[in-house]
Amino acid sequence: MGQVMSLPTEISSKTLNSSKKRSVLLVGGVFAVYLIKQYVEQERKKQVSHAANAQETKNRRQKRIGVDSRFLTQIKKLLPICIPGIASKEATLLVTLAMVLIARTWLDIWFSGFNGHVVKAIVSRDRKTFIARAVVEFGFMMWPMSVINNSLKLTISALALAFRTRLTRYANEQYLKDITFYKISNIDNRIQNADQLLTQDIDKFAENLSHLYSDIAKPIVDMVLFAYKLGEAIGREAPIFMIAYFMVSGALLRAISPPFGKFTAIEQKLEGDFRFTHSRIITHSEEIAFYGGGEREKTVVNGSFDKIVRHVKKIYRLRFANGIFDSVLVKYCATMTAYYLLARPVFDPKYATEFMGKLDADPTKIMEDYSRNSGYLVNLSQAVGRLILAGRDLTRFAGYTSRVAELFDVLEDVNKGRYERTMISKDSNEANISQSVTPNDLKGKIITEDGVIIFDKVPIVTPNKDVLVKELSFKVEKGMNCLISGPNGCGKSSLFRILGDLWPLFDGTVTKPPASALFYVPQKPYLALGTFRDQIIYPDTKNQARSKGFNDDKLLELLKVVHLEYLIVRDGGWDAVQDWADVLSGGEKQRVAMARLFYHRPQFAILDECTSAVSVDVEGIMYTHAQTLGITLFTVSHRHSLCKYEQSFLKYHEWLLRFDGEGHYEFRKLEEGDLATPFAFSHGKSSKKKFEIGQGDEGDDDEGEEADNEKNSSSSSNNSD
Ligand SMILES: Nc1ncnc2c1ncn2[C@@H]1O[C@H](COP(=O)(O)OP(=O)(O)OP(=O)(O)O)[C@@H](O)[C@H]1O
Repeated sequence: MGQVMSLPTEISSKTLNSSKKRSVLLVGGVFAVYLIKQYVEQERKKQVSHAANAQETKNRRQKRIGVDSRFLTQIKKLLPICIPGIASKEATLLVTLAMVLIARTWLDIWFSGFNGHVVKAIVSRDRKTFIARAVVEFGFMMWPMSVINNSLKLTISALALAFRTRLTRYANEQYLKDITFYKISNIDNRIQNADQLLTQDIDKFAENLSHLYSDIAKPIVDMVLFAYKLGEAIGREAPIFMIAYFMVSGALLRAISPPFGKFTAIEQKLEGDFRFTHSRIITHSEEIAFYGGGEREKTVVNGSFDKIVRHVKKIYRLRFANGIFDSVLVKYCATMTAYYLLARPVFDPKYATEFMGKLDADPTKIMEDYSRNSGYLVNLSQAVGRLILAGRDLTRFAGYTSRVAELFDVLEDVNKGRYERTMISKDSNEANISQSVTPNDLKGKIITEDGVIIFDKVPIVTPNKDVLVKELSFKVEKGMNCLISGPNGCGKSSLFRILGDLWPLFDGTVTKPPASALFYVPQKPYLALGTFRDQIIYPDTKNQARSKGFNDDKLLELLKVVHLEYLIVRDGGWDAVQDWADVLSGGEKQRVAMARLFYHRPQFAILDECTSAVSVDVEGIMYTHAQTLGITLFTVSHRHSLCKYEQSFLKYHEWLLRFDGEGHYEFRKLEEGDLATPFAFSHGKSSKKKFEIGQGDEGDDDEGEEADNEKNSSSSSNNSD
């Protein structure tokens, strides 16, 4: 087969009576030694690259990953996703792979015998037999060999791709269901790098799974068959001895080898850091250029690179020392053992068999037997080597399995409303507290009703369970444009995260229109991949826009309102595809977001500092147009000195919802001078305390009044201290 396998030939001169024969054998021997070295070297390289990959699987949460019952449970869960049924494409591919593997083993056996015949023909100068074997028979057999070898690669690759497709589709389905992608990175914090899990780790898992089948099944079949054939030829104990030698030397090497896997993990981390220093320069090139920070950045980049060089030099030194032991133990001692076992029946008639070392056998027969038997021995050694590697692969595979299974578990949990979060405790001395939220903990109620937003005793609680406001109550009807203000971190945006179902509702009742009637316009608008039209109608498609009556002319009217019609000419028209986040300026992005708001025309719009980069006149036009379209505004202001903007806010808002950052809030009509005056309630100590599940409705708010929605004016204090 692919490798011409023959062990080094160094047989006593008693058995060879011609110097030419000796030189033929010597060349063959040297060539064979070279091939064995190549093979062992290849395997070693594979081990190194396996170690490199293994670090990627390292679970950040320091869980011990191994082939244990947890691994079996996880694989039991993942396999039905990869192979959904016996009639599936994946099952057919597995059967095909099994057949190809059997054919490949049969060809290996055939080749060992064939090689013996060819060597015999050469040694006995039998030209006719040589041509019949080496030209005719080999010329015929090379086709099936070639087809089988490539079918093996094709089937394994096809299987890996099929597994990856199943897993990726499943994961994408779960991840992009509702707003799971938000919750998984903002509310639940079990998974740190969902992007890597969804792309790289699923791919690695699929690839490993497809290889594992062939990497375990084939060596086992090979070991049994070649050990049998070899036992027949050079004695039953010979293959057992050879297998035991590999096992013991492998274990010994493992015990004395430095932790190269760990070193590779560190190297990859250092490479990542180095790449990051460069990507930061690209991302912040403008700021760095303005500051003239080139020299400073050079120090950082060179410092990061020097760390890699120091680390890699250390690895090279250790690898050199380890390589010497490795070569002696695995290559050279194994070759000596093989010499001894193969030649023993020739030198010691006690061990002679029908297939090696018979006393009446002529040198050409001995040569043929030696060549065939060494073929068997090489195949056996390779099978053992592959099995040892497969054992190591299994640990690596357990790593990928754990990561993919954990991703799927968390996706499933989050989709069912179960969250887990490890966080730093502020109230106790414990460093990290792991808390989980189950659907039973979410006692809040959501009522869907058009034209109104009511918060009734709703606690504003962060995912870390810090209580920002203990019970928030207010009512905003259509047309009641409302300004939301308060210091940084008081919970202005959090209020809308609860309104938008991004954060869990622990208690109280929220009455609101359906999701499609609420629209959020952030300070830094999201610009999608796609055409310029896509930016205005996001997340609708062109066809959905058409069905809503928005052709390009109608969309142009929206652009005119926000003074952006020039972009159509400047940036290549509606169908131009560009990296819009780079092409548009900050103010243009905000105006695109406003055009998007006018396109969707919701009942309520949450404007989260979305006009900070827009000139005052255009800002005014945008507010007025929103009101003309009947959109009720919730404007969040993060600006520190609100009084500076009072006139502009007063013009477009009639109501004020103000937080003091200590757990108090007030909701009332906005009046002139309001924004310059301090908050209506005296500040107590911070009321930010941990929310304990089930305590949401235990009222201990003693200072303020309850929100009074009837009078459309309310204020409240929730100072629970
Ligand atoms: N995903 C999150 N997980 C945990 N805590 C969060 C999360 N997002 C926000 N917080 C915390 O919730 C608090 C309120 O945040 P929020 O974004 O509502 O503030 P804000 O009032 O909008 O402030 P600013 O004016 O600075 O934007 C902050 O202390 C913040 O650190």
